[in-house]
Amino acid sequence: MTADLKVDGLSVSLGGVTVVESLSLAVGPGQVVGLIGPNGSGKTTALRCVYRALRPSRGAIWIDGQDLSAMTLRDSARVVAALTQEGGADLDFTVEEVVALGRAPHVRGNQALGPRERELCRQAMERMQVLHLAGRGVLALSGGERRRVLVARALVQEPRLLVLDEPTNHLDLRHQIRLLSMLKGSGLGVLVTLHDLNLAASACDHLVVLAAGEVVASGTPGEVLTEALLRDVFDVVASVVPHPLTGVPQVLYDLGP
Ligand SMILES: Nc1ncnc2c1ncn2[C@@H]1O[C@H](COP(=O)(O)OP(=O)(O)OP(=O)(O)O)[C@@H](O)[C@H]1O
Repeated sequence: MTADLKVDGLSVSLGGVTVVESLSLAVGPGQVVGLIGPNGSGKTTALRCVYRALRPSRGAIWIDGQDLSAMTLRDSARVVAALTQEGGADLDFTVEEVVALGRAPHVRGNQALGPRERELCRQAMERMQVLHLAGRGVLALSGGERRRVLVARALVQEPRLLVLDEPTNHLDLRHQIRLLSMLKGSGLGVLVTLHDLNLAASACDHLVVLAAGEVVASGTPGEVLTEALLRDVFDVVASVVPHPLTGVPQVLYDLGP
């Protein structure tokens, strides 16, 4: 099967320290792959290489068989859209202006958006339930509203691969579920980091677990999310039980005495 994304032996050194070591993973067409692991395990660093904010020290990243490093930034932005942790909505723009920025890799210079482009933006805002905010300034939005605007911007980019770093941050429970369900049904390849392991188990077809920059487990949520892994990698004592409706593993925590 041709993978939408193939990461092969990726290593990254920052400030003389190796923070990602020989990471390999693949995201097939329409597949949702979750990158999980404790704080500082290298998840964001790995994602930054895929959306080209960072150059790896070693290894290669292939998109549909094309070497990412050999593509122009404009060409890769037509294929890969990212939702980063940094935000990226700190301009005094309206919601619809920020969403329209997602079309930048597809339009020339200052060319105005045509009817199809404007309709794409409208649909993405509707999908992310921010259409009613279209004329509002992004700086005056709540954290969750702004996050949804940025997902809409990523969608109008019409990528084949979505890379999302903690997309559920700031979202209320309903919007967390809506977003992950949308990603699952989007038909796009998705590489996503999530701290909520129950959401990760429900949303992802495959999980890759990082610890201190190295892959320590990789497989379906059922294969990966075990009580032993929670203890050894996350240093947490928890029970793992099958979800009563779906059978996917769910983690139950106890705060202890
Ligand atoms: N610019 C940098 N220079 C030096 N070290 C860095 C730099 N950026 C990140 N690091 C370190 O690299 C390691 C991995 O960071 P990264 O942000 O990738 O982890 P993460 O798994 O995404 O963590 P979190 O769950 O906390 O978001 C951390 O130890 C971090 O302190």
